[in-house]
Order: sequence, then C-alpha cells, then structure tokens
Amino acid sequence: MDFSRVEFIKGVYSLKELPEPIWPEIAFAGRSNVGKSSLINRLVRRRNLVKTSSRPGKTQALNYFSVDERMYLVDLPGYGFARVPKQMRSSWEHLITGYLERRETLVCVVVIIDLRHELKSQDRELVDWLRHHQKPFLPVYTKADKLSKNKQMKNAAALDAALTITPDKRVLFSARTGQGREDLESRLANYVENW
Ligand SMILES: Nc1nc2c(ncn2[C@@H]2O[C@H](COP(=O)(O)OP(=O)(O)OP(=O)(O)O)[C@@H](O)[C@H]2O)c(=O)[nH]1
Ligand SMILES: [Mg+2]
Repeated sequence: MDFSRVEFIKGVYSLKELPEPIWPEIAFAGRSNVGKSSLINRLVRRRNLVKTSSRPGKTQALNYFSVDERMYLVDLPGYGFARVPKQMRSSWEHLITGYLERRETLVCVVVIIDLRHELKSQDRELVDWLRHHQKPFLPVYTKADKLSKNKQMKNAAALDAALTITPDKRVLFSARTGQGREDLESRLANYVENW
C-alpha cells in the first residue's frame, strides 16, 4: 500500500453524495481541532493535502481521498464544536451517524483523542456507540509532541483505563514530529488487506 499515492476525490454533504462503495475505507473521527486533518497529512506525507486550521470547525464535509487506487480515507467533521448553531449540529450528527451506521465498506474508524486531556464525554459516546454497533475502531492519542515522554506514558495509561483497552490497541501519535506514523500506517494497511 503506497500511502503517498493520494488524491482528493470529493467533499460529501449528504448521504446521497457518497461515492460508489468500491473500496474499503477508513474514517477519521474526533473532536473539533483535535488534529484529524493534520494526522491525515502526516500519514500520506503531504504538508497541505488536507486543510487544517487553529480555528475549530474547519472540516465541514466528509472529505474523501483515494489512496493507491485501492482504498478511501475519509476526513470527518469534528464534534463538540459549541459555536456551531444547534440546527447545523444536528444535521452533522445525522450525516455522520448515518454514514457510520450504513457504510458497508467502512473497515475501521480511527478515533483521534488529544493526549493532553482526559477522555471527553463525546469521545466516550462515540466509542460506546462504535462498540454497540460492532464497528472496528482504533484509538489514536495525538499531539504527543506537546508532552514529555514521562507525561505521555502517564496520560496514555489514563486514557487506556478510561477506554478499557490495553496499550497494544492504540497508537501514540504526533502530526508535528511523525511519531507513530509507521505504526498507524501498518495497522491501517492491515485493515484494508483483511477486508
Ligand atoms: N503540536 C501539535 N499540533 C497539532 C498536531 N496535530 C494538529 N495540530 C494543530 O492543531 C490544530 C488543529 O488541527 P486540524 O488538523 O485542523 O484539526 P481537525 O481535527 O481537522 O479540526 P476540524 O477540522 O476543525 O475538526 C492546528 O493548529 C494544527 O497545527 C500535533 O500532533 N502536534
Ligand atoms: Mg479538519
């Protein structure tokens, strides 16, 4: 799998616009501003393929990228962005849950969590929902570069406990330094190859 052979396909604003389900796909979910788009850029080794922003709420569509003409990566809009009007929030929720629930080619949801903080209620809701619906997911703890090695281990252990997972079930990551990129790449390739 060549993750650098990547192309933007389209932004999807309603379930009717989803591309034909011809390839396995991996979706990237997480709170607004947690670093979903930055993680994808690092994964595919492109500085600016996906637009990132220090302002939360940058990604508003399900953005589809093809990789190596064999899979899709899907950058999801973030949740937990309070400044979005209520009505818009519920239409996002509808779009995202509808997508996660029904997309038959979805092989893994990467749940991106900020390593600096405790697990937020919305992260827990998402993970509970994925478990309940038996959707495979992979937690990735990001922004590791902002913490000392010691603090990284400590916070990762706390998140593991909150999610009731063992350390082999998640990836420590930094979009800034590339920490965890290879680990993430090989795990994602595995999901696709076992599809
Ligand atoms: N230090 C550091 N900063 C990061 C990392 N990942 C993302 N950032 C910064 O965090 C901010 C948000 O990053 P994005 O990738 O746009 O976040 P997002 O989750 O796609 O945000 P939305 O699309 O708004 O939901 C940007 O200022 C990034 O530069 C990381 O691993 N380390
Ligand atoms: Mg984004």
